Amino acid sequence: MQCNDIGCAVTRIKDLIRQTLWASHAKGIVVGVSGGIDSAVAAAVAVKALGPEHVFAVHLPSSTSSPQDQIDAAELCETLGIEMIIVPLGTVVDAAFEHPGMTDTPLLRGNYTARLRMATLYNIAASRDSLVCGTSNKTEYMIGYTTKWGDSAADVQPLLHLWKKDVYAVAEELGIPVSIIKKAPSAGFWPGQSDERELGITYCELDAALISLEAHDFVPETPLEETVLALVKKSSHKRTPAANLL
Ligand SMILES: Nc1ncnc2c1ncn2[C@@H]1O[C@H](COP(=O)(O)OP(=O)(O)OC[C@H]2O[C@@H]([n+]3cccc(C(=O)O)c3)[C@H](O)[C@@H]2O)[C@@H](O)[C@H]1O
Ligand SMILES: Nc1ncnc2c1ncn2[C@@H]1O[C@H](COP(=O)(O)OP(=O)(O)OP(=O)(O)O)[C@@H](O)[C@H]1O
Ligand SMILES: [Mg+2]
Repeated sequence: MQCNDIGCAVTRIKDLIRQTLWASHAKGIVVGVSGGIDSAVAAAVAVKALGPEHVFAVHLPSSTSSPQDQIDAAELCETLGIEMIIVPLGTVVDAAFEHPGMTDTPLLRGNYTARLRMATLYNIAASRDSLVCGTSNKTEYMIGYTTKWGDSAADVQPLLHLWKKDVYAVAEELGIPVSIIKKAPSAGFWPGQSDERELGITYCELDAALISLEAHDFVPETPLEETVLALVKKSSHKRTPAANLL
């Protein structure tokens, strides 16, 4: 964060959201609310910036989603005073993967679902003259722990400059329900999936390694930093436009 305190960080984010909406003449913002911490904080800062009537939440469960996530998403939206609709994607995803041309693994199905969520949010946002709010943080962005053109795609990215630990700090500041703060981060690609288990590194370790790498011109000083640097390099295509001759 480039602010010394959380209040200043929230003010900068509110300004970004307001300016983006003002410049685009959009009426509001649409957020995919999963029941996890990143989307909870994105929705909460959007409410701070625009007021609840300009923030619309969409919960998009698939067949691998946890029912608790839907309960938590609904509780969050009630607390924030924003409308939430539920668009179930399980049937559409299951039908697509019945085709012999599709390869079905938990990862490929998860990435497909993430891109379908993005397509669904863009449909809803367009019909409401609204923008799609991204929820990515700097930690997952730097290591490419997102689905390319899926959850990574949005019109405004209010949390992209925040390390995961800063997302938690903003969550505490904004009174996000404890059930969401305490929940293990997960993409929900398969039952019981956990980001930290899949990566084999905790967010605390990732934040520390990335902060140290940034401070030392991306020259690794520990074996963990070498591992994290490899993730940063391997995912650079997710942070740049598609290869082109323009
Ligand atoms: N060098 C390169 N230059 C240009 N393009 C390149 C490329 N290497 C791969 N690609 C393209 O990228 C594709 C692979 O990227 P992608 O489809 O994203 O797939 P991939 O990176 O393999 O998987 C996404 C990862 O993000 C995690 N994730 C996703 C969504 C949400 C969350 C969460 O935390 O909630 C986590 C998920 O668990 C998984 O570990 C390839 O199929 C190819 O099309
Ligand atoms: N079931 C879902 N309904 C609506 N949106 C979803 C759903 N699953 C994922 N998304 C969208 O994809 C984004 C990326 O998922 P990710 O798991 O990284 O974030 P999160 O669930 O908000 O936080 P975390 O899992 O780290 O606690 C979410 O923030 C949300 O915008
Ligand atoms: Mg999640």
